[in-house]
Amino acid sequence: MELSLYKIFLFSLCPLTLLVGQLVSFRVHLEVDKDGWLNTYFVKQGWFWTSLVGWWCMIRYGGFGPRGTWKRTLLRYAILTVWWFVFTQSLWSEAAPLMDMVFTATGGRCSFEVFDSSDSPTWSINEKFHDTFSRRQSSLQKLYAALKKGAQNPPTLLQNAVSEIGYWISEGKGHLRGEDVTPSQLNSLIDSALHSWKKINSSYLCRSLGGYWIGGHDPSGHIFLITLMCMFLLGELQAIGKRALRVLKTHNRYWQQLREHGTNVLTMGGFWNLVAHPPATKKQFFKQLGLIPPNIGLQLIQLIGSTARFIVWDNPVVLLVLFTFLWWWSLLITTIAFHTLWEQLSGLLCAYVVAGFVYWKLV
Ligand SMILES: CCCCCCCCCCCCCCCC(=O)SCCNC(=O)CCNC(=O)[C@H](O)C(C)(C)COP(=O)(O)OP(=O)(O)OC[C@H]1O[C@@H](n2cnc3c(N)ncnc32)[C@H](O)[C@@H]1OP(=O)(O)O
Repeated sequence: MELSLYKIFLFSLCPLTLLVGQLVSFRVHLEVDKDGWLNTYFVKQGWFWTSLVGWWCMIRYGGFGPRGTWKRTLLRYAILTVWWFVFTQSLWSEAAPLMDMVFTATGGRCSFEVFDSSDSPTWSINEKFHDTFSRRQSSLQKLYAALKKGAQNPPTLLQNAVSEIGYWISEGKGHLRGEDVTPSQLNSLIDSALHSWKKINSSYLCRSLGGYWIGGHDPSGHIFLITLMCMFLLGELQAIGKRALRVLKTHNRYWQQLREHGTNVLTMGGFWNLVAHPPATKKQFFKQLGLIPPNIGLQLIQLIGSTARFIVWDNPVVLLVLFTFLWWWSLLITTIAFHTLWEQLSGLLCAYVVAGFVYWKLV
């Protein structure tokens, strides 16, 4: 395989991003919302989006045609998919994914330290027990449900623990009702009860019971997944890139329409005013939107329709580039804000050895 500039870019993008992220993290402290839209709907469903966009590009750019390269693409995709699945997902409900095996083998476990066991005279929730108020509340609820479900003939102390957590959830009080037990006793009671009922060997199972992963070496699942996704999308772009660029250049009609409709929409009928000075409430917004002359509304709809068609149907390579950018951005954020350097490196390395082999040897 000859080493082109593009190949250098493909193979160095993720490691360089990790390096940049590490350097930035020395200077910048980022607070990132784990439940933000990008993480929840896109990155955490990343292999789905990547598969969809990757294959859609293959279909639209004739990868299935007489000179198509779909067999090779399918082989590369299959290898990457199997590796992603084995590394991050449970093959069956009892089995742990590889990344969680590494974590438990290096001393990590699922913890249920709910209550602060320092010497404080009042009972409070352990600060390490999940990182936001809403996550704490929902984890307490999961824990409560798990304890209630698991305890058929629970000892009195455990019954008390369950009712204390129930009380905490319903009342949100800053202290418990003064049982004859210390916070650390209650913690170990909950912990040993849950660990004796179930073999908690995956982060997914741990979270579903309300617990959290502590100790051990936890390879970054995000860095692993995003590296695979970037390598797949950018790697396949090599196969379709020239054709995609040719198609992109032939769409003069769209640019013409964009210019015509775009200037009409922006210069007439108060639309620009609406964008530049949006009203305070949704009601006012829709009221003002209703005042826009119908022909402008129609042009706006046509504009949105032709843009969607231009991107999704005619030039899905735009989607591929957009998604790659989205993954890259998320990779950068992850390297700045999550995991230790060694956990980031192991996530990267585990993805890189397979994706690197695939795009080095199987192109
Ligand atoms: C013949 C030819 C046929 C062809 C055919 C053609 C048609 C073809 C059509 C295709 C059609 C599709 C077909 C696809 C079929 C599927 O692929 S469907 C499956 C879709 N599923 C997915 O994509 C799931 C992807 N997700 C995952 O793999 C895992 O969730 C992850 C992302 C690896 C999990 O990582 P993790 O280890 O839990 O998280 P980790 O990185 O350790 O991070 C720790 C914490 O920090 C947070 N965090 C880390 N980084 C960040 C960040 N940047 N921002 C915010 N939070 C962060 C994490 O969210 C996590 O917090 P929690 O919310 O979990 O508590």
